Amino acid sequence: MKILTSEQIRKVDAETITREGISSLELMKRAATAFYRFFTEKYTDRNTSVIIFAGVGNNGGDALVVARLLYKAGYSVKAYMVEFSNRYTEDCAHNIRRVKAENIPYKKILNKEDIPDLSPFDVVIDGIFGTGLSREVSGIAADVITRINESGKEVVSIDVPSGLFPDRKTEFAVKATETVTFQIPKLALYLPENAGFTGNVRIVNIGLNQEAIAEAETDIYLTEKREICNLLKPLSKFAHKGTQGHALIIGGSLGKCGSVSLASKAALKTGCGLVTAYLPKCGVPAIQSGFPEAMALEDEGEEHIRSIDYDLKPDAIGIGMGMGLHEETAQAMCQFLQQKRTPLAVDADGLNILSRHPDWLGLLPAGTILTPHPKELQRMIGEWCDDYEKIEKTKALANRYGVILVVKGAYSMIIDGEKIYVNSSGTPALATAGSGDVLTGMITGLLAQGYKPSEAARIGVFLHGMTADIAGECIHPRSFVASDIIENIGNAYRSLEKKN
Ligand SMILES: NC(=O)C1=CN([C@@H]2O[C@H](COP(=O)(O)OP(=O)(O)OC[C@H]3O[C@@H](n4cnc5c(N)ncnc54)[C@H](O)[C@@H]3O)[C@@H](O)[C@H]2O)[C@@H](O)CC1
Ligand SMILES: Nc1ncnc2c1ncn2[C@@H]1O[C@H](COP(=O)(O)OP(=O)(O)O)[C@@H](O)[C@H]1O
Ligand SMILES: [K+]
Repeated sequence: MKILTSEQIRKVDAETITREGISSLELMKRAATAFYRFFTEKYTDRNTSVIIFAGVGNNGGDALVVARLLYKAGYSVKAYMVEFSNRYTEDCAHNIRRVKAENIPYKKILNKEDIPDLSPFDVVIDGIFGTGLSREVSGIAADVITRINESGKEVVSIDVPSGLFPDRKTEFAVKATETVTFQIPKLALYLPENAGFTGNVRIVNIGLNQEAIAEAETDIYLTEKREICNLLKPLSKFAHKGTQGHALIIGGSLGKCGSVSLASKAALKTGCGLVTAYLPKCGVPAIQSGFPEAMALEDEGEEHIRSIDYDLKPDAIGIGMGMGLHEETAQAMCQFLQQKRTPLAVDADGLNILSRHPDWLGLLPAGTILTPHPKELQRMIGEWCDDYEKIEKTKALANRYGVILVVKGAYSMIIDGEKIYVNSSGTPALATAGSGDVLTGMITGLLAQGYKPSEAARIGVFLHGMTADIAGECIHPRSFVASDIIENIGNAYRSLEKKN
């Protein structure tokens, strides 16, 4: 699904109106109705008392239509117009007249004294600014937003939290509990620095013109289930372990060999035919007894890897988890990279070693997948002043070395120099020890099965997230552990294959 800029969204809105022969009021009604459906599913009790803040633009127009729909459905509704300007859009002005005609409680807020006490209300609906925001919020709109944020109430934002710039850094905005965004995802909703503003993000369809969306050019996408499903290769009736790929997982050091076990199991559960774990001697007995499906190879080092030496031809390699930063290990990795083994995924200490020796980045085979969490990324690209700069720096690194970066987080981003795929699956349950090791194992397993690196990264990250989405029903997110990810990979595949 395309992520577009506010300018592009404006164009798609306008094209929808022209090409579908509908009025802008009709489109506004569709948007408000989609919001209303979400709201009434979440707040089923019609005694819920709702305070609605509207602005003078079309976001405010949406808010007033929502006010009318909720009022009609029996909710207790009070609407307030935050008059930060007297230049009302036509559609907003039209809906003010309708609100008044329907006797819905309605007042203007012109200065601080007009801001109502929020304590009697159950929920705030925020429709002050949408994608038309063009400068920092100030004046009465800022006062209202501050009051909303201090209220401690649940806040449901229409399209975007008011004050959030869809395409650039935001300092101040409504802190929503839920954001119900209209059909086209906006990048700002998925950036970690905006987590405090966006809350849960829900995309609702408002029937925008598909051709107009198809014509909009972008290199940023939100990954959806349907797209991942289309990437999956069918499993041949005649498949055997030799056709499903052989993954080699290299890592581990004294006390950290479990990471290799997790990654190896994850690779196998993701569907590759064979997996070999390569560890220092201290890690081999445990993996042999605890994970009989894997083959194990021991390094000459007792407690850390000293030379990466093996005599087999894997189809893909994952390296770095739990490997430690011993100088002998680093040198072994350098020699390994000089032999240009491909396809390759590098994680954890593999990345930390590369950060200490940035000149070795040039040794990575083209298409290598690097899977840093934020701290590891920072060691690789240095500090960033905001998430937009982080993306630019990551893109530059990906371009320079011809590699793919999986920037891990709540919405992990797969950045390959040309395109950015923002992942949409997963929950905070995944923030657990070993979760990253499992992800690298899954990606390596997919590489071994012959998926292109960019596909392996997208599928792996999406499946990894889905395990938490699925298991969320029976395992509480707080007690979900890395082994639960592995256990649910099969369920994630099954859910992917379900047509819906
Ligand atoms: N264009 C359309 O046909 C549709 C628009 N929709 C809604 O309309 C929204 C966009 O509406 P608008 O483009 O009218 O803009 P907004 O309602 O987001 O903003 C209102 C107005 O505030 C002004 N403004 C911007 N930043 C300001 C600031 N910091 N301080 C004071 N004034 C400021 C702008 O001139 C803008 O016109 C979307 O987010 C969505 O909610 C939906 O109804 C779907 C259809
Ligand atoms: N809040 C969250 N929502 C969704 N996914 C998350 C969240 N927090 C972490 N994750 C995912 O969990 C994984 C954690 O990886 P990492 O930090 O490397 O873990 P570890 O070092 O313990 O193996 C990443 O894939 C990340 O995207
Ligand atoms: K809003």
